[in-house]
Amino acid sequence: MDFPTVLVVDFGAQYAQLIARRIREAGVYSEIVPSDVPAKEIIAREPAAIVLSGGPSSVYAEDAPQIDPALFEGGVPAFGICYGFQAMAQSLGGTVARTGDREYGGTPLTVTTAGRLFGSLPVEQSVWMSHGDAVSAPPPGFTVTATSTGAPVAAFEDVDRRLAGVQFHPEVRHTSHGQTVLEHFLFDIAGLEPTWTMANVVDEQVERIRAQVGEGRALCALSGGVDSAVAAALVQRAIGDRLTCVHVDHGLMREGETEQIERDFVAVTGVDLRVVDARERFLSALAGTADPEEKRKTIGREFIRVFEQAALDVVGDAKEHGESVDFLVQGTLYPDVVESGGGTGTANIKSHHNVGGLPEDLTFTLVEPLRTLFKDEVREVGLQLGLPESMVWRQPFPGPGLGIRIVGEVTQERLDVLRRADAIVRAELSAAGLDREIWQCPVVLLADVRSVGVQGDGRTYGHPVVLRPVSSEDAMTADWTRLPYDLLARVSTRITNEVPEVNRVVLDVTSKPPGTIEWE
Ligand SMILES: Nc1ncnc2c1ncn2[C@@H]1O[C@H](COP(=O)(O)OP(=O)(O)OP(=O)(O)O)[C@@H](O)[C@H]1O
Ligand SMILES: O=c1[nH]c(=O)c2[nH+]cn([C@@H]3O[C@H](COP(=O)(O)O)[C@@H](O)[C@H]3O)c2[nH]1
Ligand SMILES: NC(=O)CC[C@H](N)C(=O)O
Ligand SMILES: [Mg+2]
Repeated sequence: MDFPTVLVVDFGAQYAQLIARRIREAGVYSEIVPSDVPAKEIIAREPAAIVLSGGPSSVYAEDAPQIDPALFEGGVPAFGICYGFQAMAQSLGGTVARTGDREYGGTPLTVTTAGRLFGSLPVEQSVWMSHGDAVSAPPPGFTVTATSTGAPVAAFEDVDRRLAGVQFHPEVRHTSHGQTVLEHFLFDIAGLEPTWTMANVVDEQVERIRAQVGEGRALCALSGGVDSAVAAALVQRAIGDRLTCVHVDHGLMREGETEQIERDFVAVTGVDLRVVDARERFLSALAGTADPEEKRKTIGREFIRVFEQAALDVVGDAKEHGESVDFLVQGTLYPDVVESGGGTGTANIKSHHNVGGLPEDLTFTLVEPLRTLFKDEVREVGLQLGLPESMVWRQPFPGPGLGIRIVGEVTQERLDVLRRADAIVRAELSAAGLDREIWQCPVVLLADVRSVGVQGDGRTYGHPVVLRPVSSEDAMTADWTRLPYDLLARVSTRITNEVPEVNRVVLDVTSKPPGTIEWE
């Protein structure tokens, strides 16, 4: 590993990547490893420190994932969180039991000994808890430094061995001093220095891409969105003109989008860009499909078929001399992976076309330099690479496009209706200066729902569209955005006047969770 790296051992936590991300925010590089990787292998990677994540099991249950005590014998500093804290306690000779006092959500914590973890932080603080078990006795050699009603041992440390842990979740924003506690572990117990920045990601990824691709050629799936633009810029820096970008016009793009990508992306990057018109291909593949997962898988498969053809076209006649394009670059981010069920023991929420929607017979080797990052980190990398703000701050638009915003079967007519409504929403949000305020605002056509209206003294029987404005930091959680009423009124009037098929505009006021951002 090129930078001092903190490995987060994932026991099936909801927040493993959040922990890694908070460590990176503190200026130390971090990656995740599943908890079934043997201690020997973890130590062999020479981590600068280890963080043990939370998890759904109880450490005393028979099949609970355990910690090999060898992990603590190599002298690597370690920090346990929740399950990781309990597992650490148990493996070093402490005890863990079901307390009866579960704690979920915001919980008062009392610091009993300042020590290194809490330093000069307030004695009374609010932390975010989520546990039913608790450490009942610390292992020998540890000092208990905090307590709460449901967790008599809520934090402990053994500074000499550079080991510490907390029952609460320092990685979530609801823990008021969480980031500071994490930093106290990193800097004051593990003795690390905050030397890592997003600029390092650029250098490191360029190196990795060179090592992976060697003298080969790569295609980059370029959507016009932030993630693939940043991925393309990284790969271009690594392998220069052995990269060809391919943008697929699958007919599910928004108004004017493909033309804009063709014009703007090439102007900024000078990259070799090919635009493939695959509108008919996608439309006929999607015919008759209303099930969201089936749509996603169909779209994922068709994307790959188009890239395979493009790969043959790129090498052209050189194919006879054994030339080929073996690598496919995608702007996959961590949330795409985790929602597709790609974390350790995490559920499949929806198959993102570029992860869970990939066909089984994929022959490309994937190059995904952003796979462990969140969107705001990717934006930072984009700025480091010198991409313009207009590109870096674009709102996300899902690869399956309008295909997953038509609830029901996707047809040409329905796409045209949705495209017109969507263009109005985007124009009004931009005119109101809200593009940077909101994360994105899907417009969803309820194609199989009809409702009665009255327009020009006549009866209409049209379709509703749903506005889904959301605010988010990283798409893992989101809240619905409180848009001004007059803006909503303007949007509603324009859509119902200008799009005859739509006679009703409704607002989605669901956060994520429980709703996801997209409807399908
Ligand atoms: N129309 C398209 N043509 C080619 N590749 C695409 C297209 N749409 C999506 N992709 C590929 O799928 C990946 C995932 O799509 P996704 O929408 O998550 O990312 P993005 O479009 O790059 O960024 P953003 O999240 O900002 O929209 C993209 O990074 C890109 O590699
Ligand atoms: O490239 C993508 N391929 C997909 O299959 C996909 N599904 C959702 N999204 C985008 O991901 C973010 C989270 O969306 P959800 O809350 O709907 O899962 C939001 O920003 C969505 O727009 C996708 N992006
Ligand atoms: N969030 C967690 O890591 C929970 C740990 C353990 N399952 C408990 O209930 O205490
Ligand atoms: Mg996109």
